[in-house]
Amino acid sequence: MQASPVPAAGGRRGEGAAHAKAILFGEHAVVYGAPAIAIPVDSLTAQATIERGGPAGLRIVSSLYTGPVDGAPARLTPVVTAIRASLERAGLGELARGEAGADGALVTIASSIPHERGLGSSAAVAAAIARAAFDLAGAELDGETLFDLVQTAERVAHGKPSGIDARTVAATGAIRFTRGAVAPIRIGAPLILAFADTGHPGSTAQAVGSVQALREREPASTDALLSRLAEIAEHSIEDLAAGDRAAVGAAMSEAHAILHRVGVSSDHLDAIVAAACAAGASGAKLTGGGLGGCVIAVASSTAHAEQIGAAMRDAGAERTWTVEVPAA
Ligand SMILES: C[C@@](O)(CCO)CC(=O)[O-]
Repeated sequence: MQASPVPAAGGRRGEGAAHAKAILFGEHAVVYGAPAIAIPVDSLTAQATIERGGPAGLRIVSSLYTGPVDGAPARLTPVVTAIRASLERAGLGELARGEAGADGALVTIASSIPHERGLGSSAAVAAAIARAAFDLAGAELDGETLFDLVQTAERVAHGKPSGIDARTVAATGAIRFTRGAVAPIRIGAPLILAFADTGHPGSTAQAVGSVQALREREPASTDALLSRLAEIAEHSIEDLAAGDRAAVGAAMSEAHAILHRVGVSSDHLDAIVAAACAAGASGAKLTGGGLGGCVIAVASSTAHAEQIGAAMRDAGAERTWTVEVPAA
């Protein structure tokens, strides 16, 4: 019989979970301090368990890699960072360091959030790990410590994260985010969104880097575009509070056109946005870093969102689904 690459731990366990996020307005501009509006997406979640026991050292079980932490591939570095930092902050540094004679730990990660699609997968996985570590330690995890831990992992994943993903994966409703601070915003009437996944990953680090390079080459025109994204985000707060679907949709389409101009859209994203609008969406845009990833479109009802979803699939989307942001 072959030995398992990850011996069972068999000790005390800690568990944690976090949901996905979607940015309605302000991605990329938010990196430069502009406000952005984001929502939790509860239907997609990341889960982590950390089980104490077994030989010293950390072992990981995930869809991307299973084995000792030291052999984890480079793309798991943000996850490994989240595990080590969270165990240290939870007072379980001896597990994180794998000291001789100390217990080991088995970290299991499962996520339904598609990776690199602008839905906050890396932040949600880091938040789930932080919650599991504190649960294992029997310690209280406050919101600022959670934010710091997720940002520590996000800096490894993206270089210069604004913090919007870290805040939104822990939020319970729609938020306005700027420079690390969050405030809840009012949703005057249920907002029904058709989501489409292009099926293509988009690297946030690459997208943020390309906007930065554009800003260095063409500072005045790029800053004007980023300022307009900021104005749209700020103004959308009134439209969302008023439940003005037409205005929210129009603002999304304008934001998408600007995101196209700053170079973070793609032919595929543009085709899916156009198909959603042709199917009667009030407006549509890419969400998150772009270059690949997802589109969101404003629908008038759940049935309408399904029709828009079908049109987006005809335009090449790999998968579509509907999210209702409740009035709050
Ligand atoms: C593209 C970006 O604005 C949103 C990524 O979800 C990057 C960031 O805010 O860190």
